[in-house]
Amino acid sequence: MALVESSINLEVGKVNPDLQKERDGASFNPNDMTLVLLGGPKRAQHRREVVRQLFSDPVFNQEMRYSQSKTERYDQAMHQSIRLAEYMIEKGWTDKEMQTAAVALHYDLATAVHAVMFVPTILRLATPEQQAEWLPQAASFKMIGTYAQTELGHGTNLKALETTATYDRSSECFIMNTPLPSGMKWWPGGLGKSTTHALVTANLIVDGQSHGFQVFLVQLRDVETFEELPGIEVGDIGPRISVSVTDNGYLIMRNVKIPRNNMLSKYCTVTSEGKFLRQEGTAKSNYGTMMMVRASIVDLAFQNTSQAVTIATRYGAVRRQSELKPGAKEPQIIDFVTQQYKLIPNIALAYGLHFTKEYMLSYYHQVFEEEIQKGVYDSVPELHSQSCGLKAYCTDLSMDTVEVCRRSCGGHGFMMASGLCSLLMDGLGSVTYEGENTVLYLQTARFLMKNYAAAMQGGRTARSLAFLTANHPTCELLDVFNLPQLQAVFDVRAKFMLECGAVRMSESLKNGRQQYEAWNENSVELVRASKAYLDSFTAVNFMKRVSTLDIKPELKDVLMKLCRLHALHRIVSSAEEFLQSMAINTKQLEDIRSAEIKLLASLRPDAVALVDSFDYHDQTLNSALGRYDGNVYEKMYDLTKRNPMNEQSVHPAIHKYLKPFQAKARL
Ligand SMILES: CCCCCCCCCCCCCCCC(=O)SCCNC(=O)CCNC(=O)[C@H](O)C(C)(C)COP(=O)(O)OP(=O)(O)OC[C@H]1O[C@@H](n2cnc3c(N)ncnc32)[C@H](O)[C@@H]1OP(=O)(O)O
Ligand SMILES: Cc1cc2nc3c(=O)[nH]c(=O)nc-3n(C[C@H](O)[C@H](O)[C@H](O)COP(=O)(O)OP(=O)(O)OC[C@H]3O[C@@H](n4cnc5c(N)ncnc54)[C@H](O)[C@@H]3O)c2cc1C
Repeated sequence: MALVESSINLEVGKVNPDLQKERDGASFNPNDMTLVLLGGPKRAQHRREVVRQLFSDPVFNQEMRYSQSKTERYDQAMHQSIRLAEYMIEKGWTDKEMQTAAVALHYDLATAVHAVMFVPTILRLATPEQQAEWLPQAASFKMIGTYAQTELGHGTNLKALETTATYDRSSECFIMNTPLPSGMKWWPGGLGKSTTHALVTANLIVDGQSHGFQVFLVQLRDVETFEELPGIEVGDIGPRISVSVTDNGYLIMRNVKIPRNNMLSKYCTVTSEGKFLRQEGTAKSNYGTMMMVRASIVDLAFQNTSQAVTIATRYGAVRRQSELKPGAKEPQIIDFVTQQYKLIPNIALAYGLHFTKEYMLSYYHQVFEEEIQKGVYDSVPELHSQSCGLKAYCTDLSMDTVEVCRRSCGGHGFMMASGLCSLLMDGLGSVTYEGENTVLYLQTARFLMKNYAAAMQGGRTARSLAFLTANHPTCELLDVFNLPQLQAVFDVRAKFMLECGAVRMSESLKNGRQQYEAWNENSVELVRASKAYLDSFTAVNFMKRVSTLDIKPELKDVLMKLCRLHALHRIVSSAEEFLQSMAINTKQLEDIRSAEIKLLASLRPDAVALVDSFDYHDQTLNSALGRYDGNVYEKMYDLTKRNPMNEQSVHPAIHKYLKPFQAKARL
């Protein structure tokens, strides 16, 4: 087997000496760490080859992205989608390569929702016959689809969706209708301009009786001309916070007839006589796609976080500013401890999110690919609770991190060329789409409260909630670096927060409140309980995963430091809850704060190597500040020279407005 190269970035010229010094001084080889993160040399090499092939093609060149208008961006996003489809034919790329490419391109493709929702929903909710008919068309882009669930009036409350699919026995068709204005579909990615079809969620009505929301395949546009079909109205919903999330659209259907076979029928079907049948699964089987995408968004949160810390840490090593030692040369800004405090706990978080997404994706696969295939649905409630909670928790933390990193770059962090602004603006969608985060924390809380009640009655709890019945003595944190003791501290605080939520709920109920009133009254506390549980789950998962890794000692050593720092930093971030729960006392909090600062100093020499280990291609980062070679100022000047605003030495607006005014003013 060919030796694995040490970095994804091959064509590196002269490296900035400060960055080189950082690399030379690291305690471990970043390539070794990359192999741990990516699951071994074979996978690392494969990813590198795919990403390099991608960026050697000018179609995928990202350099002028920040100067593009919305229309130009869309043009490139469509071009990229089609080029990837060509790669499937020309280079034999499979879903695996496509997934790697999509991540490297930040999913900035006109057909992103086709890949991440349309096709997976068909795979999960369609019968084998429907799949055989539709998937080949989807693979060849004869059918380009989106997932049209959210309406102008409702996104969260799926029971209130207004679109109807009424079964017409005489024609054996469903008649699709949009009650206006609030029932129009609003937001689906790609719906605006790129798609020929949509998977539309609608209330199924048979003989005047509603059977709840079902999913229907609806053709929107003529596949040859791309013109709207009769009864269909579609368009782009208008400017949004980010230009990169492509053509989100709206859809109105007026008496659109679709064949009976177009209802996705793995779990539910309507016979030709108009009888509604539930085949298998749970009442929430149609919600399966949401669980899958939420699990994948945990991965997206890791990508955003690790890219942000890569950019800000490299820049922190290259940038020299101010005075540290009186009279000495300006220091690298990463030598300021306050700067380290912005960066290093977030590097630790990025590693923590890596292990969280590994857990989430593997648990999702275990439940969907193994248990459900055997007709076992027992884990679905826990998977739903965790995919909701971790999606919310990880995207929230990830967005906080991106903003901290952006600010840590001073003025240059405000430039698109930093790469951090687009990470922030594109990433912001992730706290809303696929379930608004507060709503998702409350779904987790619902599950936690049920389990808490079961635990109190001596019943069984879900496997991730074993701490509810564990007996942790309080104030046992004798050594702030001891992982089992830290784990106990997290568990005690999480259990306490769940208890607070449960006690408040039961007090409200005792005071005569209805269940729904008690829930609303205590929902702030319930969200806190969810966050405490998720904090605990991710920190403990990080500690457990690192402790069991069989890797080189120098890698293990640095990962142990990271998971300790992560735990300590999370405690400091929610100190009042840890104190209130008596998981720690004030003296221990003091010790934790000091230990945190000690760990910063100990991890400082490895900061650059730790972010190099994420192995991002320069074009993925697309950042003048976070370049692998560290030649920041040269790149900023180069980009500025090519900035469209500098194409003409005198802008026409000067001649159009200023000169006529000056001429008049002279009179
Ligand atoms: C591949 C790589 C991708 C990477 C990433 C790339 C990104 C780059 C591209 C950008 C792509 C953007 C793509 C965005 C695409 C959209 O945003 S699509 C639209 C997504 N929409 C949503 O998420 C809507 C949010 N709302 C909901 O999910 C539901 O309404 C809620 C909030 C869960 C509540 O539902 P409900 O039916 O009112 O349920 P509720 O009465 O609260 O609960 C009923 C029971 O069902 C259970 N339940 C609810 N939901 C579920 C479920 N899903 N499963 C199982 N059980 C459930 C509850 O736990 C509860 O159980 P019990 O406690 O009774 O036992
Ligand atoms: C970039 C982007 C891409 C998207 N892509 C798609 C797509 O491809 N397909 C698609 O179908 N949809 C898509 N969506 C829509 C998205 O799924 C919804 O916007 C999302 O589910 C939130 O629903 P909402 O907009 O109705 O928010 P709302 O529910 O109106 O939220 C507004 C506020 O009300 C609060 N709230 C609502 N209900 C509750 C409750 N029960 N308890 C407490 N607080 C509550 C929320 O916390 C929030 O603060 C996309 C959205 C974005 C931003």
